[in-house]
Amino acid sequence: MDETSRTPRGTMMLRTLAMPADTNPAGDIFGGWIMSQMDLGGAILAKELSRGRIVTVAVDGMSFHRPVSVGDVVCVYGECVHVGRTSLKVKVEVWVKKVTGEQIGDRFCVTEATFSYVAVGSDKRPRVIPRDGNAELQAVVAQLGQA
Ligand SMILES: CC(=O)SCCNC(=O)CCNC(=O)[C@H](O)C(C)(C)COP(=O)(O)OP(=O)(O)OC[C@H]1O[C@@H](n2cnc3c(N)ncnc32)[C@H](O)[C@@H]1OP(=O)(O)O
Repeated sequence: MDETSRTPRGTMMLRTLAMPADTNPAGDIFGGWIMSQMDLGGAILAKELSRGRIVTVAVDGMSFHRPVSVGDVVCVYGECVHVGRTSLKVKVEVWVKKVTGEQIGDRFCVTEATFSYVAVGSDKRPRVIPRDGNAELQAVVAQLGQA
């Protein structure tokens, strides 16, 4: 589907402004900054669902659809698409909202990827993601049909 003709997937986890300090030599926003925002947004969701410390273990299917410009409002959406024993997968999308210029009001998806997070304990080893009493996780598991 054309990324401009749909709505964001998931919940908005982060909203920020693309600043001049985040540009590449061509003047567009640096892809590494966008990936960092994606990891932060996905990690917030993973921490909430797993109720504790997590680490990023993999990133799959990173696609940059359109450039981001200084002054764009950058919104990171996350949706949990898999719950494992100690790991979670979060589909992350970055959407831009134009707030100045000829495109004002336009919203479109600029980047997407799937981030894998592993819940870890204080020893930095994988820990089992708690399900009992974890209503938020239970809701996700039920929605995914993994119950
Ligand atoms: C290097 C960096 O600084 S990157 C940024 C921050 N990230 C990190 O520091 C993480 C570094 N990596 C690690 O510490 C380890 O690889 C750990 C703790 C994440 C995993 O340790 P492992 O011994 O591989 O764990 P183990 O094999 O038991 O797997 C644990 C879970 O991770 C999942 N997993 C492991 N590797 C991957 C991978 N590449 N992609 C997706 N899931 C993975 C497993 O499927 C398993 O999930 P499940 O329990 O839900 O079935």
